[in-house]
Amino acid sequence: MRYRRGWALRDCSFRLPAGRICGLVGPNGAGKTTLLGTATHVLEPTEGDLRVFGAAPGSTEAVRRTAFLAQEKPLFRRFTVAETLRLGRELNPGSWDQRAAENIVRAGNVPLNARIGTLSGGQRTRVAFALAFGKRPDLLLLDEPMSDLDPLVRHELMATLMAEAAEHGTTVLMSSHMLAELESVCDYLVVIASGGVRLAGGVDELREAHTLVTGVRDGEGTPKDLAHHTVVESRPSGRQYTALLRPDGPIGGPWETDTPNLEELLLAYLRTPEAPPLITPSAQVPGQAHGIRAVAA
Ligand SMILES: Nc1ncnc2c1ncn2[C@@H]1O[C@H](COP(=O)(O)OP(=O)(O)OP(=O)(O)O)[C@@H](O)[C@H]1O
Repeated sequence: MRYRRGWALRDCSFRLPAGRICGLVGPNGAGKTTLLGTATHVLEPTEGDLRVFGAAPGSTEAVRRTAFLAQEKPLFRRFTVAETLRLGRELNPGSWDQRAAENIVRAGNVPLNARIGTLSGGQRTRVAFALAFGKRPDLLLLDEPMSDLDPLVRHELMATLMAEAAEHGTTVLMSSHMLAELESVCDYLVVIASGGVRLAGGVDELREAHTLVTGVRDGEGTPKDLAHHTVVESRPSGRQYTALLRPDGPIGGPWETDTPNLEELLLAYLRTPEAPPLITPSAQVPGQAHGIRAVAA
């Protein structure tokens, strides 16, 4: 996707397997909103293409199966909450789940007769969630859904999200900067930085492909016994040496090793955009190693 100022997303090739809850992570300006925009047909990719369950994002099939909770949570300010849910019902005949939508609104004690314009930011987010869930989508796209929610509401809505996704097999792609929270919600991960994919795959497979190494080194630079592994990030502090590696075989030498948690993994890749990308087989687009392609299938 190229804007006037230049490329926002390029060489952004990955596949998101159906039924996964995927975190979309990247620094400010990395292209997360742009990616979600192309998946919902708000933006037309400059090159390459994207498929939602095999269909073009603007097709009736993809639109019917996708719900998008945009960052600015656009709702009609003069509608009441009840009218907003009615809009959802009328726009989604056949699939609308009024009970699920009302339950989400009621759990936050948001009055059904209140106008959207009079609600707090967090309450409006809750109504937007209700609208997205009420649609019963097969693909739910969320752009920083948690940013204006208090910690208890975040917890509650993420629990609802996981329960709904588990019950209905919903595929979720959720951009967020809240790394610790993503760890408790996501089983899949896509990291983009500088307009390209840096990491993509199942959370467990990505964690297990890396080792956190700590110990005392002699001299400067990468210690000899670690040199043949891929060093994603190293943080020397005097003789103390800490590094995140993608090991190529067993790690020898006097090193303490551990599997990184999701936050440690993400921070290392965010701090080191030049680290070689890792796209696990489940996240690769079949028959295509590189290119500008993203797929939810
Ligand atoms: N309409 C536009 N015109 C020109 N450039 C744009 C436009 N929208 C986005 N960009 C640029 O494209 C890049 C990606 O922006 P995008 O909003 O997708 O990032 P993001 O990862 O969602 O960021 P954030 O975490 O800050 O929300 C940025 O450099 C941004 O300035």
